[in-house]
Amino acid sequence: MVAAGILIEHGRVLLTQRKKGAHLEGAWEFPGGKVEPSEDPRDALVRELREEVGIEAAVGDVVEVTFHRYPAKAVLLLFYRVERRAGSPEPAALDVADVRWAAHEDLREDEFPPADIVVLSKVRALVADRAG
Ligand SMILES: Nc1nc2c([nH]c(=O)n2[C@H]2C[C@H](O)[C@@H](COP(=O)(O)OP(=O)(O)OP(=O)(O)O)O2)c(=O)[nH]1
Repeated sequence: MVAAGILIEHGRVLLTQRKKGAHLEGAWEFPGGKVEPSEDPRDALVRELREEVGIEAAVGDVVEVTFHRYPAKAVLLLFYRVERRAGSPEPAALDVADVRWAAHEDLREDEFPPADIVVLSKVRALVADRAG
């Protein structure tokens, strides 16, 4: 199981790029990672966001749940809304290749892992909603 976060600020959503050598290297995705056995997925997401981009996050509602079979492995993905806590550092590329904030028109399907396509239209709507 994988938990990933949808963090929207000022009409842009936070994306991270997968590292070289990792599964799906170079793809842009929503920050997060694998949930450890017996770990609450929300706690896993807080932990991963701290490790990967150095932010302190509060986890909100589930936006989407999806199962995808890649040639090498299958993943069950939980996408949650997240917010940065007051006083949290700005996101930085601590354990990812890169970070960027994307507006809804910048969310291109071919930059994302195939499992993320189902959530992208929802994310576009959420980002557009917050724009302006
Ligand atoms: N964080 C994140 N992972 C995603 C997304 N979409 C998607 O298919 N994934 C997949 C990629 C990975 O196979 C898995 C995330 O686990 P991870 O980032 O901890 O995985 P990893 O490459 O270290 O995995 P592994 O080789 O150790 O099995 O979920 C997404 O939007 N965000």
